[in-house]
Amino acid sequence: MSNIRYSVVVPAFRENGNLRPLVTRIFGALSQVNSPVPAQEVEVIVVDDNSRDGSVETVEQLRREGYNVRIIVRTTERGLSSAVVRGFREAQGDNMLCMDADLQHPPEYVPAMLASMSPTKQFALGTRYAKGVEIDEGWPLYRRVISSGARMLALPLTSASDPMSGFFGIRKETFLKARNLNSQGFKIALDLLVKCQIPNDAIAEVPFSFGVRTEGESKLSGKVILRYLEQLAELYWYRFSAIIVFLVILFFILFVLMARALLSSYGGLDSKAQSKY
Ligand SMILES: Nc1nc2c(ncn2[C@@H]2O[C@H](COP(=O)(O)OP(=O)(O)O[C@H]3O[C@H](CO)[C@@H](O)[C@H](O)[C@@H]3O)[C@@H](O)[C@H]2O)c(=O)[nH]1
Ligand SMILES: [Mg+2]
Repeated sequence: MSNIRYSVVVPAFRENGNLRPLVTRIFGALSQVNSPVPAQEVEVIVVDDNSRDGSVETVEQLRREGYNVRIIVRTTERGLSSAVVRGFREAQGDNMLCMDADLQHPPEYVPAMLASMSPTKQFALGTRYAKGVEIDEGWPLYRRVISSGARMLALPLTSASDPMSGFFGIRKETFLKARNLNSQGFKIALDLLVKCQIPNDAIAEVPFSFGVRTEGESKLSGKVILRYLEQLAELYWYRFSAIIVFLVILFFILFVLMARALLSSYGGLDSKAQSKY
């Protein structure tokens, strides 16, 4: 029987330069004496979209060195969210974590993130909006603006403080209940929070300081932002369709009643006018 209880899923596209520091730092943090999670119970799964940049060789070398890491190379699919879903499906652990490869989600927070999940805390959320943590000063202004805008638009959907951080964990039992996930774009955490109907008290928020990418490039593009807006529209409909339908019907009934009242008052005037002559 497998002793793996925790799975760390890393979506990666052209991240070869980051994989060695990422994996060694994750297992380094888990091997500290005060780590709440034993390193032997953790696997790391890199989900790569056929980067052909040496990522496969790097992971195989790390594996030979004794790190419990493997790589899934997808050749027919692309995209961050769908890569995460694939990793979660392949995960052996009951507690699953998603983190970026580029070290913006610092590996030193992995033990706390993994340990924060439990039967009562089905969701772990790394948050950059808490006391004592911050977004690195090197993060460009335009990215801060996009991030704040995206966060504000999601406010009616969840009260979680940072559903956009991309650093999150979910228990397998809850993930398996998710239906109709939107695997396009970057915001799979938001989709899971809404569609798995995670109540606020089932979310363990773990403050973390967001780092700066030093190797490779961000894959955020205009297309990704557009996908986010589409996803928001779908989630608003998912969450509020009953209210929207109710309001439309109410408006329609009021409209019909008002129209009838107006017509009958005009009809009343007409008949009075006719009786005069
Ligand atoms: N497999 C795969 N991985 C991808 C793809 N696109 C991006 N990734 C991987 O997903 C991670 C995040 O991608 P970045 O390109 O570094 O995104 P970002 O702009 O830094 O955005 C991140 O931070 C945001 C917080 O501000 C998050 O909102 C966002 O989800 C993401 O985590 C990286 O490990 C990257 O290699 C893809 O098409 N396929
Ligand atoms: Mg990044």
